[in-house]
Amino acid sequence: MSLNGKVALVTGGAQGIGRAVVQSLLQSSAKVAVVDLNKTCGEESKAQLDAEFGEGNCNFIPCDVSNGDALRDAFQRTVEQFGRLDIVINNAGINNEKNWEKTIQVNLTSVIKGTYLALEHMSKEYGKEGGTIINVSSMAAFLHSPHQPVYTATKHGVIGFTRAMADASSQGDYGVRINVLCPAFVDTPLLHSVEHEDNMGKFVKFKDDFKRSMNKFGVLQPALIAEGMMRLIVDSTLNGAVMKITCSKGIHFHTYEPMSA
Ligand SMILES: NC(=O)C1=CN([C@@H]2O[C@H](COP(=O)(O)OP(=O)(O)OC[C@H]3O[C@@H](n4cnc5c(N)ncnc54)[C@H](O)[C@@H]3O)[C@@H](O)[C@H]2O)C=CC1
Ligand SMILES: CC/C=C\C[C@H](O)[C@H](O)/C=C/C=C/C=C\C=C\C(=O)C/C=C\CCC(=O)O
Repeated sequence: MSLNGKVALVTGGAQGIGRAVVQSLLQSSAKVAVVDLNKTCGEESKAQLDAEFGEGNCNFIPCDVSNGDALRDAFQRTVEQFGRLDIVINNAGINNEKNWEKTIQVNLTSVIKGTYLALEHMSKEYGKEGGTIINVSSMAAFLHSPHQPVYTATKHGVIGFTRAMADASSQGDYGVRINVLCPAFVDTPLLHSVEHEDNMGKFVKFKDDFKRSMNKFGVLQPALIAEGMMRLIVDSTLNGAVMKITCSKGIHFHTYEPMSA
């Protein structure tokens, strides 16, 4: 699939799932802005991607997505450098039950802000050409664990927000498709925070419950999540879709019961 001429912005793109998605976007000839808090990892990653895909295709923008002004600047810098914006992946996320207010800021508030900023740059409402937004949730929104209550709440929130915004986009003729992706366990640095009291606080004592679940359901590789992401990016029929990726069923979609009186 070619995304030649398209420009993407990926939050949390310096490592893990975001890094795999950035790689797939560059393989498809898109230009990519990597927006991430981690300067060391972001700069290392950009150097490797420049070596693989050539300079000028990828930009690293250091930014804490929970800082609204910094996030706005990151969008502005992307458009200034690459001339347009077509694809936004709100992927940055943390797992911190100790500092749970921060978890809400990064995992939910910043996804909402990232979606609104994306619309300012892509929606027909703002005189732009349209585009696509993907918000990253988790299978934790479908199968919760006592180990991460606030993380789970944020991931429920991302699904509800995304589905409502997808309806707003189709009814308001924004020309922007908005979808949500829910991976099960993925082999990234985030997954290793399960053991850390610094992250999990008092809920760390439930880590065996979480690990049992991981052993039961298996652990995915980031490349498969990037494959699902690319499907959401290119399939022009999808809006308000909730994509799940699990070891047992691979890439598939959640279906909702129709409302009955
Ligand atoms: N790894 C897993 O098992 C799963 C992860 N997810 C979700 O996928 C997304 C990506 O997670 P992973 O790649 O696993 O995590 P990761 O920890 O490997 O990578 C996350 C990236 O986001 C960046 N980041 C964190 N806070 C930030 C902030 N405030 N501003 C800017 N960048 C920030 C980090 O520096 C890092 O580069 C998250 O939303 C996570 O909740 C969903 C389901 C499963
Ligand atoms: C400390 C842990 C840190 C990070 C991991 C994240 O919390 C991650 O977001 C959590 C993922 C939780 C996944 C939970 C369930 C996985 C379930 C399955 O794989 C399969 C279950 C059902 C498949 C059928 C269906 O699709 O409905």
